[in-house]
Amino acid sequence: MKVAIVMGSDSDWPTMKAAADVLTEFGVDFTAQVVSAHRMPVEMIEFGQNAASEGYQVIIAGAGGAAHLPGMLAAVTPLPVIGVPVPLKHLDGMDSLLSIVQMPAGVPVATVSIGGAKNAGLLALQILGAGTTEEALKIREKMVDFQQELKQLAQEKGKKLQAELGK
Ligand SMILES: Nc1c(C(=O)O)ncn1[C@@H]1O[C@H](COP(=O)(O)O)[C@@H](O)[C@H]1O
Repeated sequence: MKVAIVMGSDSDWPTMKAAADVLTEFGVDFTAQVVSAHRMPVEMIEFGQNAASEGYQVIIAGAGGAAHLPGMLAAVTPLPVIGVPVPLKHLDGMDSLLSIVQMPAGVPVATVSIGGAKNAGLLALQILGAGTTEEALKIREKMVDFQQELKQLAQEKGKKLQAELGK
């Protein structure tokens, strides 16, 4: 099982790293590379067209500003594409969010929040975990553990607040 993490520039990596981290935590194989629709369009199309036969199952694509990368990849691959709007200095990532989320019917991109690369990684894991293979089952079990830990963290936060309030 393999996830492709692609981004328009290496300057996106500090944001995109959170997707890589959660995939590592779950023990899922991934590659991370720069693929730009604007700056290397031919190579980008090639990457998208070959992704499935290369053995990838999900693509996570992050880009900032006029973020065409996720949508253009979705146009040339049958794989699910998860888009991550990367915030830049101007416009706070709203530009990127709107570029990625407003896809025409027929070409879906599963868009996460601005800078939401961790959720992109988790969504990729949930897609992989929805299968019926042993590998998928393992991911699903780990996801259940992850969600259990999340619940405990939320409960601790509640207790902390009550303690602060003296209740
Ligand atoms: N949005 C895109 C695309 C694309 O969509 O193809 N290629 C690069 N970029 C974005 O340009 C921003 C600035 O890039 P530089 O830091 O290299 O100047 C990055 O956030 C990148 O994702």
